[in-house]
Amino acid sequence: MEEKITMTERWLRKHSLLYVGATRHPFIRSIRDGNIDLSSFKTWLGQDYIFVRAFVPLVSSVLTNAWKGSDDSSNDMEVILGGMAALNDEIAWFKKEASKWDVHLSNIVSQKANQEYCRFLESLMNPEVKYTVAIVAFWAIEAVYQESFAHCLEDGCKTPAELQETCQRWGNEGSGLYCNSLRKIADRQLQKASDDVKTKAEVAFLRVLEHEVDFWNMSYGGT
Ligand SMILES: Cc1ncc(CN)c(N)n1
Repeated sequence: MEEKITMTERWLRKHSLLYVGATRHPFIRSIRDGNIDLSSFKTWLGQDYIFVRAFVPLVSSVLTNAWKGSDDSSNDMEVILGGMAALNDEIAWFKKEASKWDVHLSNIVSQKANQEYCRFLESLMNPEVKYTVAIVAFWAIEAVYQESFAHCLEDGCKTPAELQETCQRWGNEGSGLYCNSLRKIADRQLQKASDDVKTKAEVAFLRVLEHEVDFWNMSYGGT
């Protein structure tokens, strides 16, 4: 009998090379192995602060679409709102962390990979983009960080003490549960989507993975 798998599971298997590339990037491995170049970490910190600020309007637009959606999306609002609240904390955390590392957030200029990723986020806010496509992208964005940083918290990792808090922020168990909730929403939406929407959602999933790899590459360069 053919195994019944969800659409997100199918894509994770089909695009496993790219997914592993995004979640096991050398930047993440260098944190895990304890040999991260701190200038790379500082670059990531400043650039991600800019990214997170641009991510908030996308989450807000997904939230609006959940509110407008059908009955079976009424619970989605709580999940997305939880994500929004976490972003509020995240912005405050970036400010605190930046001052700890002597990174001046007001002087940071967005680098090319970051600009392109933020432009992609903006494209997902276009009214023509279906809720299903946006929620798939949203799940993938959150899942890559969750899985990447959880990898730095596994037994036997040499993650430096001063980066433990960063890894906990995205890699903790609660964050894993939140990503699972987003994934369930994505799969429920995909189940009832047309082939055209499914294809667009798969493309959005792939774009997220590519942008995430570029984002790590940019940070790894440390400039
Ligand atoms: C680039 C990036 N991707 C994902 C996340 C998780 N919110 C983030 N903070 N930054």
